[in-house]
Amino acid sequence: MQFNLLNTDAGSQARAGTITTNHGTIETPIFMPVGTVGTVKGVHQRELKEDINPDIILGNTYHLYLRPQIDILEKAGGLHKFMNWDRNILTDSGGYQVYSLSANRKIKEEGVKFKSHIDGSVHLFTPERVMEIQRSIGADIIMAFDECTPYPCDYNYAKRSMHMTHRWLDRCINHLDKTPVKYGYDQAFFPIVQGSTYKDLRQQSAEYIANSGAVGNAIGGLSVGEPAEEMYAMTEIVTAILPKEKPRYLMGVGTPINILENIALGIDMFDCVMPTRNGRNGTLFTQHGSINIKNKKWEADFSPLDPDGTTWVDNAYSKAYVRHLFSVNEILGRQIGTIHNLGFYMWLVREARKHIIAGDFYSWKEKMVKQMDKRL
Ligand SMILES: Nc1cc(N)c2c(=O)[nH][nH]c(=O)c2c1
Repeated sequence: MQFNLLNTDAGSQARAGTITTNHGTIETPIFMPVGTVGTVKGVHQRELKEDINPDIILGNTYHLYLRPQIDILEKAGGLHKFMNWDRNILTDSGGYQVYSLSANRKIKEEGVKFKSHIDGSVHLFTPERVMEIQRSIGADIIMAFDECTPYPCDYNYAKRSMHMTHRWLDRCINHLDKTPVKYGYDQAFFPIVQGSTYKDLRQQSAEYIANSGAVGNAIGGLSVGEPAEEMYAMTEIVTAILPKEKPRYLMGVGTPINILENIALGIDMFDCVMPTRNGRNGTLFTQHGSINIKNKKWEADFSPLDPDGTTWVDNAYSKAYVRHLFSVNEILGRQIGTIHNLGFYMWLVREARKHIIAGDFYSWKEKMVKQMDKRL
């Protein structure tokens, strides 16, 4: 994996760059649509490419491990072939889903024992096992096995959790060295900064991660219920320490405003279920604020869904028609909402990139944050 920074002027935390892997080039800042179990829910790969055109999508190791299971993915030749996606894929390490989905999980030094949320079967994720699983999935960028420290938590829990994540990171690195790639192309490995919302722990974790010498670095343990100002404060602490010449991935973030504020703090990569999940429930994001398309006010509004939108659906369908689809619970409504929201998120990060390169990102960001912070 190769990362090249385009703008390097000392005065700007915001960065524009390119990441190159065997599955193509990723222009940063980038938003990664979440493709949970090998699909961006409700969107064909053709629409994904033609309408939304992401350089990279995300897959969840926890979900893919449970279904379709690793032996199927190996027989298919990896997730790219299985889902017919020839661009980049990033997989998270499963730690987050075990924390957020599995009711019965036991976190020990060895790893995390959990019950499948599907059939209650018992499984054990260790750093070593998760590296093997991600090798079999075959994503271009894979993540360390960590504990996403719950929020809120007391200082001592956050400290113990952070140190365990660091010990697990060392085990991941040692095991990766002994576990060759399975499909003939390189897989970049990113460690994950933890430390909850404690400044000194975030500094310690950022130093530890920075010293691991990985090709890229991630920031975890945020977007877990903390106030936005806390998220921004922790991001600022960590980006001041992480190496500038390597991409920074802020996991699970966020709203359109969160994304612009964190780009301003030096983040290059984002993922979040917000555009897809909200697209399926009728909350649509636009440059001028968010729309609850299920609201009766749109019942006879025959204007385009989003005249400023960049996807086919934005000017192909009216607000009234899309509201109708949601009111009769038609699948097409959820598909349109998903395509629209993902198209908006991609537009937002691409516009940010243009303004970073043009040198006027901060003034543009301030205008957009005010403009988007409305309910239409
Ligand atoms: N908000 C978050 C979303 C995520 N997918 C993750 C993760 O996968 N690992 N670790 C994390 O801390 C984390 C935080």
